[in-house]
Amino acid sequence: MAEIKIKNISKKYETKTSSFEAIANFDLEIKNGEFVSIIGPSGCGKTTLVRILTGLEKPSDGEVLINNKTIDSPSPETGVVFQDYSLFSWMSVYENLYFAIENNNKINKKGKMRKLSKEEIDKSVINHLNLVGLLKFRDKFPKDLSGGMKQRLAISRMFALNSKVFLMDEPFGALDALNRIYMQDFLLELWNKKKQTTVYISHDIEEAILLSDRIVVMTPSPGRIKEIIDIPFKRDKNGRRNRLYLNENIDGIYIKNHIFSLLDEEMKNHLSKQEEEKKSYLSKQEEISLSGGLNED
Ligand SMILES: Nc1ncnc2c1ncn2[C@@H]1O[C@H](COP(=O)(O)OP(=O)(O)OP(=O)(O)O)[C@@H](O)[C@H]1O
Repeated sequence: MAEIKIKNISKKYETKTSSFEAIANFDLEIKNGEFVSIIGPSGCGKTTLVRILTGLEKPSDGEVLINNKTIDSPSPETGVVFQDYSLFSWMSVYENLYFAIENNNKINKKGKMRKLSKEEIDKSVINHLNLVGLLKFRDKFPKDLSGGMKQRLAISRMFALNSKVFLMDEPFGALDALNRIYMQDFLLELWNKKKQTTVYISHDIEEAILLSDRIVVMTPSPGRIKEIIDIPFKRDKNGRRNRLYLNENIDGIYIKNHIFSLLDEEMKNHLSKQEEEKKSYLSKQEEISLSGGLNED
């Protein structure tokens, strides 16, 4: 199990001529086994945050600690699922999972790390394909799978690696509405078995409420925490919540509307900022063309 401490991180992207601050002063502690969703307008730094949590990118300031260890490179202890599935197209379902386990998995026996044997990897692949209902598709290639099946394979990989932390960047964003519902329930059922500490990026308020213990609402340019909202609704024995209840219950409606109004406020601020930038750009262009015109005379 794992505890994540995101300590006042900022991320600046520098070019030769300019500097852009994507994230500023992001400070958050995520408890062992907690499911936290991050929601915010496009471009507010959600993916950047996930990349920093995986160790694929370094923050410009601050640090990320998982179980009090600084994260500065990717590790199998942190499993990631992106929207685009990240599967190898030239490998079968079985091979995709086998390859991931073979390349990442070590088990701790009597205090010593050792690689799994071929038989152990095969057993793990079969178990995990079975768990996600893909065993009968083991010889198919990603192109032959539906979006939901591809994402089940990507999720099974994360589980097979025994990752302590799950990071998911809009994993169901490309799925149709029915498949999303199915996959959300499926994810909760799997997560509920071991309660891995999870950070889940979403664009969808209802999805975030259904899945999360807490929701972090972000504000853009630069990405900061605007508000953190506790989701108090009970889960059933499979970790799920009742969708109809959330839609009809007064507290559910209040939380949904509250998050919507936070995001709406951000979008309006963002659009008016963009409008100002556009006006200032156009008036500068006008000045330049006027002065250019005078010079030509
Ligand atoms: N490598 C990079 N170099 C320069 N700017 C970057 C880089 N990566 C991201 N950015 C900028 O940082 C900001 C945050 O990007 P990010 O992809 O994290 O946002 P996001 O919230 O995940 O967006 P979306 O919801 O649209 O996926 C954006 O303005 C983006 O253009």
